Amino acid sequence: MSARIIDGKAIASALRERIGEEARAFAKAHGAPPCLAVVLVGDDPASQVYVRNKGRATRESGMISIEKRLPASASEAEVAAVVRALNEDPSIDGILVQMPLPVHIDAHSVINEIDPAKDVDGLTETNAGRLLLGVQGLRPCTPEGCVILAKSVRDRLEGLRAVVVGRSILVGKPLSLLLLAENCTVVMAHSKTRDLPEICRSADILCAAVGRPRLIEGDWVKKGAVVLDIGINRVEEDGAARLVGDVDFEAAKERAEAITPVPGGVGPMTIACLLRNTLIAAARRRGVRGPAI
Ligand SMILES: Nc1nc2c(c(=O)[nH]1)N[C@@H](CN(C=O)c1ccc(C(=O)N[C@@H](CCC(=O)O)C(=O)O)cc1)CN2
Repeated sequence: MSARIIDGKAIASALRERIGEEARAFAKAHGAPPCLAVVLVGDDPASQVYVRNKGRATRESGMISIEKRLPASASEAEVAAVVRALNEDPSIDGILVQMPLPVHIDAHSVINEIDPAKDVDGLTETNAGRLLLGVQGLRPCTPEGCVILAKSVRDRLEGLRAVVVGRSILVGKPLSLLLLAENCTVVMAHSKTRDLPEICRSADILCAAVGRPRLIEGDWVKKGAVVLDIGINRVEEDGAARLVGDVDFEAAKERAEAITPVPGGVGPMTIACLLRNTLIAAARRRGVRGPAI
């Protein structure tokens, strides 16, 4: 039987609806809505679209959106100075620096300039350390979205075997830790992993975040598995440009119990979780509990 398709767009939209209600209640209680600042360096076309979408989603949720744009020629010191100014601005609750940054800029250094209390991407050393330690912090958005989608299929993740293919700072590593926090048995696989097909076949939850179009073949998927495809690859096929994931969707859906499509699966959860983190950061900065969503 063909898999259930996990509708990330609908789940993200429902989450954003609830965040909007919480943001409006927050504005009433505190005199101003939460405010998110996004820093964009350079003119990468995909990044421009994502930043525009983040701004629109932020405003639609009743929050304030600020954009700081710098040219591709900006120096690391100039980007760091913008981040530090945002840290100092009390009206700003959340800051993110859109990735990727131009190659002459050390992304790690720039991210680490962000005040951890405003780090809504959850990528600073402080928030990464808090995730590792299992204490309160801001968690990376795409991995958070993946856990929400997995839970939309399986109420309890405890005891399930999760295989995460990919070890990026943005997705693979934090997703592995979040699944571990859900008491999954986690295998972290990557491009140098031996017997990758066999390891994938052992997964109850298979997460692919490697950025290689359709790397995961249909018969790498265990019957009844939940498949989360985090890859967004632009390919040219039959003379047309299209988006495909890291999983061979058509083949995998014949074996999985549930699977995310690309587009419309994990991607939309990233922005929904970003809005939720902005709300959480705004609440914590005022010493109140974050939203129960
Ligand atoms: N600072 C950050 N930079 C980047 C992140 C991030 O989380 N923080 N993630 C990605 C880009 N990204 C958000 O920034 C993002 C990517 C994809 C989507 C999304 O909704 N994708 C759609 C398809 C969109 C398309 O047509 O291109 C989908 O999958 O349905 C949202 C956000 C790298 N940089």
